[in-house]
Amino acid sequence: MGRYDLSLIGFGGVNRSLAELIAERGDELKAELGFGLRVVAITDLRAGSLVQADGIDLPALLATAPGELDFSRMAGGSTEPRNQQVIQDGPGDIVAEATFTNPADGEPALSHVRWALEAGKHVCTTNKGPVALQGPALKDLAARHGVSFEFEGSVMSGTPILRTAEHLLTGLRVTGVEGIMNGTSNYILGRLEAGAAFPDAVKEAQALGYAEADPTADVEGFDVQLKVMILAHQVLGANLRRQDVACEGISQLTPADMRDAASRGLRWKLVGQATRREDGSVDARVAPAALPADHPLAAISGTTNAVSFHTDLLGAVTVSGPGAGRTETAYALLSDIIAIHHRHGAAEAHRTPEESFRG
Ligand SMILES: NC(=O)c1ccc[n+]([C@@H]2O[C@H](COP(=O)([O-])OP(=O)(O)OC[C@H]3O[C@@H](n4cnc5c(N)ncnc54)[C@H](O)[C@@H]3O)[C@@H](O)[C@H]2O)c1
Ligand SMILES: N[C@@H](CCO)C(=O)O
Repeated sequence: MGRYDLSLIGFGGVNRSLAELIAERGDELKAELGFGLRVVAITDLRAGSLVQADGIDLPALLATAPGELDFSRMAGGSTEPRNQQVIQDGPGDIVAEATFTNPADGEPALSHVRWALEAGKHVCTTNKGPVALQGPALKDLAARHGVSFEFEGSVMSGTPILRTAEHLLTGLRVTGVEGIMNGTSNYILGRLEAGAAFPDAVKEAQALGYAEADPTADVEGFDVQLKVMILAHQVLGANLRRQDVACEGISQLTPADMRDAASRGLRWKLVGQATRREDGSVDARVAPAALPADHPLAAISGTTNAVSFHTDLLGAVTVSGPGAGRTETAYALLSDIIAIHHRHGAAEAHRTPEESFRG
């Protein structure tokens, strides 16, 4: 039975939840999946960097509250995050990138992903920036280096929307996708329906770990814009730029708008969509829409998200599930690691212990 050694880049809500998952359920997962998981390096802007090639004692580390972690006080630790050094020269086989999403240029996550792939390390990420802005180039880079670039958590957190599209819709012609793809804004809309003030609802979503570091991306639609770009590439083969996806958020909506819509049997939702036109080009946009009660997306509440695939043979196929949340998104990283194992594990199981799948 083999093992993967992980480097966690960014130790906020998501990667910390992955560490918790490994600490709490590592043995059970090993028995079920046929491989073990060990965290050998962690970097974070606030905590610094920590490299322990024999495996970090996760229960001991996790006993310290997130805001109080200081890796410089530990063996193998330093004050600086040292991302490049840890990614390129550190002992990890798989790099789990979960720093903040930067919709403008994807950095610094884009560099983190490139460094890892160029160093022949598999990457799993929940970071939408690199996937939306440079996904095809990063997939090519991964292929050239014989490693995987996995990003299930970049759309709908742990709900397997991308793998559903990749594996379960084969043989169908997908003509478009539309969905509610941001947990924070959907949560806020629900709170506005309940009469809450907009700033209070944003604060709640932040405290619950759903919102981006800068929640502007959630409420102004940029987060959904990136997700539409990712889905449009995955299911329609379109390489869209941000400026190709018209974008309007929910920041102008008020509790009065919610009441007015409800009186007409409607619910406001932030909808992202990409549709293939007759000429083969793709129309993509993000905008609030007042949906009638019988619309498949109208009943999607809270941080639940849903995406409908429009297909030729089945009509609309809708998948719903969690769209945000630390633990839910950590599961996406685990599902990526399992995908990496399925693609590479059998071959790598025969390598020496120094190589990427450790026997
Ligand atoms: N939380 C969710 O529900 C969710 C769901 C899907 C995707 N995501 C994405 O996953 C990523 C992580 O989300 P999160 O909720 O953990 O965010 P977070 O803000 O809790 O954590 C991000 C961490 O990255 C660290 N960081 C920032 N810049 C860094 C750098 N240059 N080097 C090292 N560390 C750095 C920060 O200190 C912070 O601890 C984001 O890209 C987010 O968009 C989050
Ligand atoms: N902030 C994002 C996280 C998931 O990408 C959301 O609320 O949907």
